[in-house]
Amino acid sequence: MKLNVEQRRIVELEPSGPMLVKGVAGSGKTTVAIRRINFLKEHYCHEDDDRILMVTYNKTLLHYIRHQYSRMADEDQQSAVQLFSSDTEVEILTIDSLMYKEFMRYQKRLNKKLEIASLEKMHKIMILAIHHVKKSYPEVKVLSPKNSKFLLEEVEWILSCAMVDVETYQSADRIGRSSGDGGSPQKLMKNSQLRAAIFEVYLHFKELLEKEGLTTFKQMNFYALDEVRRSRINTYTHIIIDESQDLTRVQLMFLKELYQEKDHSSLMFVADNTQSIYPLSWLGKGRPYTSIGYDMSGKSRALSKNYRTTTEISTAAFHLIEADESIRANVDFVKPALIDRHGHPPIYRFFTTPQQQLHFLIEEITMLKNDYALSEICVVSREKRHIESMALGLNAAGIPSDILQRNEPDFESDQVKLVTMHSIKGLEFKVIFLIDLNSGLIPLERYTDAEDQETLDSDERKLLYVGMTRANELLYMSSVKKPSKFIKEIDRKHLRMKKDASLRPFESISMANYQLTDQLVDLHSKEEVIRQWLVRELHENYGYPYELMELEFQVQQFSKKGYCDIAVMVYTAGEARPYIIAEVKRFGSGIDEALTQLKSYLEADSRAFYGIATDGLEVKIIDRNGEEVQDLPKCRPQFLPETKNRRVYKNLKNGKDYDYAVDADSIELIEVSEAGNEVLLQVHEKVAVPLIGNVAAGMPSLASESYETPYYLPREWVISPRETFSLTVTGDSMTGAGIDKGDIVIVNQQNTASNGDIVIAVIAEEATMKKYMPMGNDILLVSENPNYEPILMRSEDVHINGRVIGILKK
Ligand SMILES: Nc1ncnc2c1ncn2[C@@H]1O[C@H](COP(=O)(O)OP(=O)(O)OP(=O)(O)O)[C@@H](O)[C@H]1O
Repeated sequence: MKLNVEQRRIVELEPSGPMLVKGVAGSGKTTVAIRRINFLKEHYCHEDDDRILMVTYNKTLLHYIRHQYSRMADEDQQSAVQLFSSDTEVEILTIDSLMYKEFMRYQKRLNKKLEIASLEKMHKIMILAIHHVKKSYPEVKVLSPKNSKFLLEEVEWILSCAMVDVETYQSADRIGRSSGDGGSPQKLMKNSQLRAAIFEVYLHFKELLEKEGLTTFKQMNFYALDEVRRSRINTYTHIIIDESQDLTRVQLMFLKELYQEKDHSSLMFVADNTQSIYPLSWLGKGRPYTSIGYDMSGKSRALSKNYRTTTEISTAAFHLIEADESIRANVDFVKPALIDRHGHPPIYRFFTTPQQQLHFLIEEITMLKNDYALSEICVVSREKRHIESMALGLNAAGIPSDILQRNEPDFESDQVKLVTMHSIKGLEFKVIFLIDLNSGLIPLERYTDAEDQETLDSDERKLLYVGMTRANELLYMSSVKKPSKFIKEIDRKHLRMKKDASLRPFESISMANYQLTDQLVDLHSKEEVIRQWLVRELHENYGYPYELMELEFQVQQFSKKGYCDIAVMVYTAGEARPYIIAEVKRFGSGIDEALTQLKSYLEADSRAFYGIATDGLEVKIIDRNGEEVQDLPKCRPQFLPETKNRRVYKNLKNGKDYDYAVDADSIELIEVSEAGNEVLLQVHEKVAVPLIGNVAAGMPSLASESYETPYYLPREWVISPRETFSLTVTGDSMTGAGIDKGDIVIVNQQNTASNGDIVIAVIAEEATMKKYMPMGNDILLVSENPNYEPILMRSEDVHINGRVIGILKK
């Protein structure tokens, strides 16, 4: 893979201490980080104790990086082999494994053996701590067992920020925690009794845990930090921290301790705050790097091109976070630049039961198997229990599937992969199914306090964004029962209801916006909202004008009359006929009956070509033979009733034929092209040519007052605009010259003519159209029709009134 200029520059930057690489999802941050390792190894690892560390967030990501590298070609593979071989200079490790090692060392040094406390045990100990501290702070209402969850979270936060004294806690900005849970709206004011009491709870909680030989993950990290500060034995000249936005303050401080500053050393933070999905993360919440002791001014680089997903998927995903002010306002926010890689817009489906969702996945995956290996398909859910039941369902349906475990996940196996949203961070698959995007589940509804919930919502929105941006080619999203409110935040125009069809997902339309209401009997019927959605889709998405739609269209079935819900009419040979017919059913009530009806209507009215049946949840499109088809055709200009009067114009001035069209509503709107050529000619100047009667109506005269509607012609078609008129042809004497009854001839008023001109000649006050042939003192007026004899006249008896310069054919 060839890096772009910006990526290469980052890889080859001369090391100069701390630096930040920020970028949008899929912009190649991890790719750059890995290439950077090889660059540093080759150029900036010349001292004996020089070592490189790349830190990943979790094991899945670590294994995924290995997997990605093993699939790369030649040069990249070479470097991968080097990287993952037992190389003492380079280590790629997860933050947890690094810290765990130090924790073990801590235990060994102090001869301790602490175990991780279960959640239940933590709650029990927390309640004891609350009772204990309550004695000293009787007036602090939050100190109540019902707030144990809230206090536990607060203790975790204190630990993850490595706060060793109460003063630090009293003065800390507490992002995302404005008040208590469970209806105890206590603001965590700085320098308050409340904070003092909570810190006491923390100290006592820790003490009680230790007494029982227990610890927590957060506490363990704290011990690890202590230990590394004490020993500083394993240090690195270069550290690259992938997904650094997710790390807690303790984790960041820990890595800082591992960093060995030299004049050629580097500490690279790789981050995307838009993907910060953990409530305890430090930098991801928008805190400046100065809060961990680094000044990044002039030391950050941004990558904005998303290489992973298609423009359609990126656009929908970005739409979701764009509306979140707290995300946009983040100092390290990078606006994505789209690359020109197009694909299918995300498909969104809504289901009323988990079985329906499972059934949908089975059907889609069975179809996708033709184009994708099963290992390229991944099902993602917020909760583990949902992927577990989905895995069971898929396996039972004969679709091999495998939950990606944190330890040694097998990316290659020919099985559909399943993983939680948190664990898919950093990974990518060709096809992603984001399932169970349900209300209450994403965002989790945890707080009664609006401000707290809003902060959580922001994290959860980012979580969905992470999930959406994992897809290389195809993204499916689905909800069961009540959809997540985030689905509403994505503009429907970015979503589709079905693969390879333009139809967008169902959306309720308010009655005030109903169309074709004059054709409606019952505005309130349950089917109406579905019909209105489909009517709007047919109009907005497929381009059919409302005027072409008929509701309750009558279909004659032998002796019976049926009424289909919508008929889209099209015009052929000037006549309207049904082209698409639709049957709609109440929301979620199934479409089997609608399909049967539709098929019988299509059989009965052989004029219709397509049928669509939907209940807003399911949709099927069939052709007149009842066979399923992918999509409905879009409206084409030829389907519409003709709004133009079209004629051929024979221009006798240059011998060319033109197509001439005049708008039925506005005679000045003309379109001209060379005959048979669709490219319209530019008409710079138009001339209004009056129609002053018919050829046989006597002496034609421009002085006549009773003009009929004029014809507008291009200026260059006439000779003298003020002396041009037109006449309707009444007879058939000039058919041989291509002038027939009903045509309109354009005449230049003149008294002379040349041999062969077609003229309007007036003989004894009667006008006639003939070919002019002078013969000495006489004139031969010739008809172009063998049925009529030529007329020989003395020139003084013939008055030439004008010369025909063009014919507008009927
Ligand atoms: N210059 C490039 N040309 C083509 N493909 C690229 C380029 N850079 C990166 N990619 C591809 O884009 C995808 C995303 O890259 P990578 O995982 O490194 O991005 P990331 O920024 O770490 O993403 P995320 O933060 O979403 O995990 C990968 O498939 C990678 O191979």
